Amino acid sequence: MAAHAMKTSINTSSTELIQAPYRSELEYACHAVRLASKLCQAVQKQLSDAEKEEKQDESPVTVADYGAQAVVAWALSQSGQSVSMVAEEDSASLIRPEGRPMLERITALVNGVVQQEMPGTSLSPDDVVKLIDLGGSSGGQAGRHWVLDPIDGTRGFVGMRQYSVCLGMLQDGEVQLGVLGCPNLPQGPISDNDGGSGAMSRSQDSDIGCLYLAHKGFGAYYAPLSEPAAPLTRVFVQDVTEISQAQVMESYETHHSDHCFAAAVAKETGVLKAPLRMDSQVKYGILSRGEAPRVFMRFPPATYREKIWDHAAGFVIVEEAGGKVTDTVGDRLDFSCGRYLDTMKGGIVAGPPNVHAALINSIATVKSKTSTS
Ligand SMILES: Nc1ncnc2c1ncn2[C@@H]1O[C@H](COP(=O)(O)O)[C@@H](OP(=O)(O)O)[C@H]1O
Ligand SMILES: [Mg+2]
Ligand SMILES: [Mg+2]
Ligand SMILES: [Mg+2]
Repeated sequence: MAAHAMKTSINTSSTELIQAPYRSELEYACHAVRLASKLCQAVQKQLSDAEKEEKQDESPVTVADYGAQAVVAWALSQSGQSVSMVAEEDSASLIRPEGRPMLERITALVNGVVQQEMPGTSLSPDDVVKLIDLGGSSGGQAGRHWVLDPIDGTRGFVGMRQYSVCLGMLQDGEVQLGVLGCPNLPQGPISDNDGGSGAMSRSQDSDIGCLYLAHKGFGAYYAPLSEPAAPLTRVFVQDVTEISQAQVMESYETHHSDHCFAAAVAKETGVLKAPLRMDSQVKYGILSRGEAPRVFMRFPPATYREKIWDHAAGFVIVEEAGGKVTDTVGDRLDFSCGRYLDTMKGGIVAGPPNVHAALINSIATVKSKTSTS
C-alpha cells in the first residue's frame, strides 16, 4: 500500500505477521478500528435519546454507528488506495432535512477524531455523507472489499453492555483479515455468568478494552485496545476435552437467535452449564482467546438474511485461532456472495473442532426429533 504517514497501530515484532502479505493493510485496519472505538467510547458516555433512531427494520442506529463508519472509511482512505467497502449503514436518513441535526452532530464527532490525527483537517457534512456511503459496495467474489460493521450490537451499545467495531478484508471472496475492537470487554477472564453487562460499572478500570485481529495463514492475536505499542499475544481456542464443562455463548437478544433450540442442542450434546448471553462479535473474540472451553451458536429466524459484516471479522479470527465456524450442516461460511451470507443453512456454529463436530451432530438429531414429534 502506498502509505501516508500513520501512527503505530499494532506491534508486529516477534510475530509471524512480520512476513504477512497484507501486513500494511492490517495495520491500517487496526488503526481504523482503534479510532472508531474511541469515537464510540466517547458517545457511549453521553448517549441521549436524540442520538438514536429506529431504522426501517426497527433496529436502532446511533450517531456512533454513522460516525464510526465515517471514521473507518476515512482512515482506510489514508492509505492512498481506493476503498471498496461493504458496510451496514448508509446516509439515506441523514440527507433528509429532518436528518440535518444528526448529521451535524456526527460531523462534529468525526472531526473530533480526524483532527487529532491530522491537525487542520476539517470535514464537511457532505464529506461525511460521502465517507458513510463508501460502504455501499456490493462485495462479491472478485477483488478487494472491506467489510465493516461500525457498531455490532447496537442494542448492547445503547444498553451499556457489550458491542464491537468489526472490520474484515475480503480478497477474491476469501476473508484475509479481521479486526475486532471490543471497548467494553474486560481483558481478564469473563466469569460463566457475567454476560459482559457488568463491564460498564468497571469502565473506569484500565483493564477494559480488547483488540482481536487475524491474518489468514498467519494467526490470530490479542492486544489491549488502547495500547497500540503493546506486544501482540497469539491466541488459540481452548479444546474441549470434557463436554459437560463447555459453555454455549449466544445472543443477548432473544429475537436474534432461538435460545430454546440452542438449549435443546446443548442438552443433546451433554453441555451442563447455563449459556453466556452477550451482544455482538465480542463472542468470537472470547472464543478465540480460549480462556475457558466455550462455543458459539446462533439460530436466527428462518426469514432472516444474515449479513457478511455481522461475521466476517470474527470468522477469520476464530479460524486462525484454530476453531471451526460453519452453518448448522457443517459447511464453511461463504463471504463471496455479496452483502448477505446467502448460502448459509440454518444458523452458525463456532467452536474448537471436536466440540463443533458434536454440536453439528446434535443439531441434526434435535431437528429430526422435532420433525417426528
Ligand atoms: N431478527 C434478527 N435475527 C437475527 N439477527 C438479527 C436480527 N435483527 C438484527 N440482527 C442482527 O444481529 C446483530 C447483533 O448480533 P448479536 O445478537 O450477536 O448481538 C445485529 O447487528 P447490529 O447491532 O450491528 O445491527 C443485527 O445485524
Ligand atoms: Mg444494525
Ligand atoms: Mg451487526
Ligand atoms: Mg451494526
